[in-house]
Amino acid sequence: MTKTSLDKNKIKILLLEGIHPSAVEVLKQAGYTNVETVAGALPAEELKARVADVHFLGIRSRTQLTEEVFEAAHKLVAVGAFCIGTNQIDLNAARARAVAVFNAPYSNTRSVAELVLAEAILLLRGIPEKNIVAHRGGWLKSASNSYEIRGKTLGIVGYGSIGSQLSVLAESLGMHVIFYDVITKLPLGNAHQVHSLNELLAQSDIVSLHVPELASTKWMIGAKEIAAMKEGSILINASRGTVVEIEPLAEAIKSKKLLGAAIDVFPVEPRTNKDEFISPLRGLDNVILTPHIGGSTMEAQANIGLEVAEKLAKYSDNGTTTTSVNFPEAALPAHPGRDRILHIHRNVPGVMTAINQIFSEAKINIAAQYLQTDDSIGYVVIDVEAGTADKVKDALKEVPGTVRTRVLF
Ligand SMILES: NC(=O)C1=CN([C@@H]2O[C@H](COP(=O)(O)OP(=O)(O)OC[C@H]3O[C@@H](n4cnc5c(N)ncnc54)[C@H](O)[C@@H]3O)[C@@H](O)[C@H]2O)C=CC1
Ligand SMILES: O=C(O)CCC(=O)C(=O)O
Repeated sequence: MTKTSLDKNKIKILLLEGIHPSAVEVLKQAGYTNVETVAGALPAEELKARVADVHFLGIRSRTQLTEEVFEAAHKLVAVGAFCIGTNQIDLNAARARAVAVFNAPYSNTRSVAELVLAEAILLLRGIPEKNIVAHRGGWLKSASNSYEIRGKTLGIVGYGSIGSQLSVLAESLGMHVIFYDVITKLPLGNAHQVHSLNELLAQSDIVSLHVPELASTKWMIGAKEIAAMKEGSILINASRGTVVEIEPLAEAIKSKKLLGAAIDVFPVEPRTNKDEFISPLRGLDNVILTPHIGGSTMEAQANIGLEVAEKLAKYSDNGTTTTSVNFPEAALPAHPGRDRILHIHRNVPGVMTAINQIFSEAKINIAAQYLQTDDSIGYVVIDVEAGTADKVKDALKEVPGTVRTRVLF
């Protein structure tokens, strides 16, 4: 098993937000025994205090990793986002401190697509309202405002992993699929891409949103866009809470402009399962409200736990950064019989010359060297004969532009 500069049992790992036990299992198997788990997200001040001595941090969508949090996290080496979205993380602040961020870009794709499709069927049949009435002892037997999904038009906004998976499932039920994306995408099956959001809104019986949280998607669906939707259509949002303005949506449901809505994500979400959920959508007929569980299936969570924990362990063990969302990607081979030095520096001229000079002066032969850079940082990995890394470690830290060094023995 690889030896890291710090004993593995001293490497502190904190996993928040009820990350699946499969993650702990993977980390323990890899020799990382100092793993602490917390069921919910932490309040901002407690988060800052708790991350001060943590080397690896695992979160899901609720924990906001701001510049301030990174500033407090002096020892942080990497963050695992045990989900798809990474909008909750200030990726630049992380990069500037040589903190690599990893996520699981596909593990819950199917779970979200299945939920959306189920919601579309339930909403077209008015099931949320009929269900509530029956639970209260009532009986709403009626076909009024109840429709089959077959033959309806599904408009998908954001034809990425989830949008395109949903497209295939929807067509298998006989739906027509149109989509809007800022990039020209290969349509799957008989789906076709439309040229504007308005075109999609005007044609769709059901609109489903699958865009990331970006400046360009913030409040993408507001009063104007809802007005552009078909009378009696349905809106589904399982993307991010900042994509839909909730007040105009609530108004559109009350006025019956929309037949229904299913919302999984909200501008403000409770931090834990014990906190109150507050929303103007509470109590409205034919609205499905779910607590950000689009990706919360046993299958997805177990897979995410494995995938992200493996990425963290691999980065810690041998420096591999493949699929990192904010770091130059390096796929590194094992380094038996050699010490491996990881050097992360600002991407400015002269750093590599200075590094190589140190090895030359110390008369240490470089066995292998891997360099990857992005606009702001350089990541160089240097393998040397076992037992020699310690001789240059301190000098490497002094190279102007150095952000962090780490040695794997
Ligand atoms: N509710 C939940 O539990 C979950 C929510 N999500 C959310 O779903 C989002 C989408 O996930 P994926 O499909 O995996 O992402 P993806 O990156 O594969 O696809 C996103 C698509 O949106 C498109 N897009 C970006 N900006 C756009 C704009 N302004 N207008 C139209 N299209 C635009 C992109 O070109 C891309 O095709 C994630 O970023 C995440 O925020 C993801 C998983 C679970
Ligand atoms: O499961 C979670 O906490 C977040 C799911 C999600 O929104 C994502 O994967 O981006």
